Amino acid sequence: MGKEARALDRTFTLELARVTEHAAIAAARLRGRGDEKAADQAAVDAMRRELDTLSIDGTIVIGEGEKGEAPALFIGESVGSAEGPAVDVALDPLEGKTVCAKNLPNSIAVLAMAPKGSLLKVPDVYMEKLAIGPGYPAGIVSLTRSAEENLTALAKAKGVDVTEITACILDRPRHGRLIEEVRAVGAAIRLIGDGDVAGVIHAANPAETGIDIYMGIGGAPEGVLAAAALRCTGGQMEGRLQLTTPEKRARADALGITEPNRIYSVEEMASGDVVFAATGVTDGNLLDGVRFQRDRITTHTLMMRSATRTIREMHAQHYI
Ligand SMILES: O=P(O)(O)OC[C@H]1O[C@](O)(COP(=O)(O)O)[C@@H](O)[C@@H]1O
Repeated sequence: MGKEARALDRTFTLELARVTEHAAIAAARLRGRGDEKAADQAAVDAMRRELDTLSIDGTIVIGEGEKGEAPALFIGESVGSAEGPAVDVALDPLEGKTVCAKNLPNSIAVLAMAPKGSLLKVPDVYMEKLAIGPGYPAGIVSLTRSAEENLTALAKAKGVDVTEITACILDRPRHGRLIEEVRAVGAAIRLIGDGDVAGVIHAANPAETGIDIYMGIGGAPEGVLAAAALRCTGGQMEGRLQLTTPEKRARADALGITEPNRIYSVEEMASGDVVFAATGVTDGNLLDGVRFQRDRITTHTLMMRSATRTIREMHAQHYI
């Protein structure tokens, strides 16, 4: 068995969960203190420490920033014991820093891994995203079409009226026009304050979340993490980087992105056997937040693997 193939060992998913649990606990200690930097730093330190206990030869492709910008977990940094399989690592120790600082829903610690060369390297710019869950014909929604066309096609494929479709969109002024378009068609909107990795994952499970489609512009690194999750849950997603200045195009170019307007599919953002874990920091629709008790800490983690499409949820008790 080759080095890369060993990365897909099924026990690996559990190793990831340990890392996201530690990051989530560290961030949760600083929930609601109004200091997003401190919460993020605590999550970064914990994730860095735990990653180095893993038997991987890991390279960060989605991290805390580009080299020289972030002191730890930057793009290109090596993580792990260097003795295991060669893997790409995509992470966000605290996705939803602001909501964590305010103790609002949906901040999570996220980590994904795949064999080396499987995850798209993107700069920290915006990405336009469109995602739906599994079970629809390929290509029924696309960034090349209007919101109205996408919502109408989705409703038809689902066999419901468009008024029964709910779109999840980040609550940002830049989405004013998109929001108007969606409402004009008659669809409902779940506006979220932050956390579009969770937003995309919600769209993959409409029966539980009531969300049928994720639309709008968010962080590109979060787009790749969301694509890694969708590889495991099933579903379709497109992403288009917003390389709006020569400086952003140069940063993308340095990472090997030569077509600035290209639309990426899920598989182009995350290929190979992907493993994914996310632990709740604050309570959310997807995951419960960390609970601190006198003698123990409880965490709630989602663990997924694309090869088998196994989705596990784990409530863990950590005795102090
Ligand atoms: O806040 P902006 O600039 O609109 O960026 C959107 C991005 O911010 C987030 O809401 C939260 O990102 P952070 O983890 O950096 O706080 C992401 O989920 C999303 O992709």
